[in-house]
Amino acid sequence: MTEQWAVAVLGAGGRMGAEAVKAVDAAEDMKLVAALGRSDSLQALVEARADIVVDLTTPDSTEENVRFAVEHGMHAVVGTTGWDEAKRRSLAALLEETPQTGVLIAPNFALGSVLASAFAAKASRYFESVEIIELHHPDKVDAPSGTAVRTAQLVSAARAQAGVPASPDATTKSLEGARGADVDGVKVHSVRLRGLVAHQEVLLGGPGEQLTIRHDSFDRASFMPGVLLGVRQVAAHPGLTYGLDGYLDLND
Ligand SMILES: NC(=O)C1=CN([C@@H]2O[C@H](COP(=O)(O)OP(=O)(O)OC[C@H]3O[C@@H](n4cnc5c(N)ncnc54)[C@H](OP(=O)(O)O)[C@@H]3O)[C@@H](O)[C@H]2O)C=CC1
Ligand SMILES: O=C(O)C1=N[C@H](C(=O)O)C[C@H](O)C1
Repeated sequence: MTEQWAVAVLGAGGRMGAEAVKAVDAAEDMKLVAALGRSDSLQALVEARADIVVDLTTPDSTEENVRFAVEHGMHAVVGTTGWDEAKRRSLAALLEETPQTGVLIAPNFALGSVLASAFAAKASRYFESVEIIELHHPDKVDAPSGTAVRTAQLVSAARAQAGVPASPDATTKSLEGARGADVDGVKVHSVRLRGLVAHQEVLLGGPGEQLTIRHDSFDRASFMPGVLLGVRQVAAHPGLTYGLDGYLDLND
């Protein structure tokens, strides 16, 4: 028999957590040892002897969950949003105390989305203007999406490195919110609409032309190959990895 990772899912009753429970359960190299919700004690992770904790909870609870896992020698694969720079820095510092432990924070587990963000960053060096529209189901609690924030960060870094100036914008009068949120100098617009799952467009504009890089998750099944990849790889990547692209070779 192949070696099996002992995996616990936090947020197991949620939209993503329920899907992850099924995916882990079906994976031959994984054993689902705990499926926990809000009312369960984190101590159950220790009792279940989890090697890896998959966190798919809420922006309010994810930091405490992940820190508990790390403090108890468990690796963590995190899909939950809300990991701003200060929280990531503090977690990285904690991980320095347990150098064997790995944490993956993946703003998006869908491989197509990770590729779309990487393509957008690359393309954004060649266009005068760039803006992001993210579109999600209306039950989502945070805006802009973690994916849009990550994409804006990648785009902003790529443009800064290439010496591309800020996107032109003559707006001097506007209703608050009309021009979206500013993430590292990139405008991000959030749509919430019944029927949607998770979608994003990066609009790139130059004189007389537009390139649109769009990704659609029509079903949460789209995230599961990335979750399983994260579980299989996290122990081999000690420290903090931000973005599933950290486990992929996207440089060619
Ligand atoms: N990285 C990626 O690819 C993806 C990331 N996400 C992100 O994942 C997160 C979850 O999304 P989604 O599944 O749609 O949200 P849901 O609201 O459907 O699920 C969240 C679940 O977490 C539970 N929960 C809340 N607090 C705790 C806690 N302290 N311990 C254990 N469980 C807890 C909730 O329980 P209760 O209902 O009792 O409050 C709920 O069942 C969001 O941040 C979302 O943005 C979503 C899709 C893809
Ligand atoms: O809440 C969601 O649904 C999603 N959350 C993540 C995000 O905020 O980017 C990933 C995906 O977009 C779905």
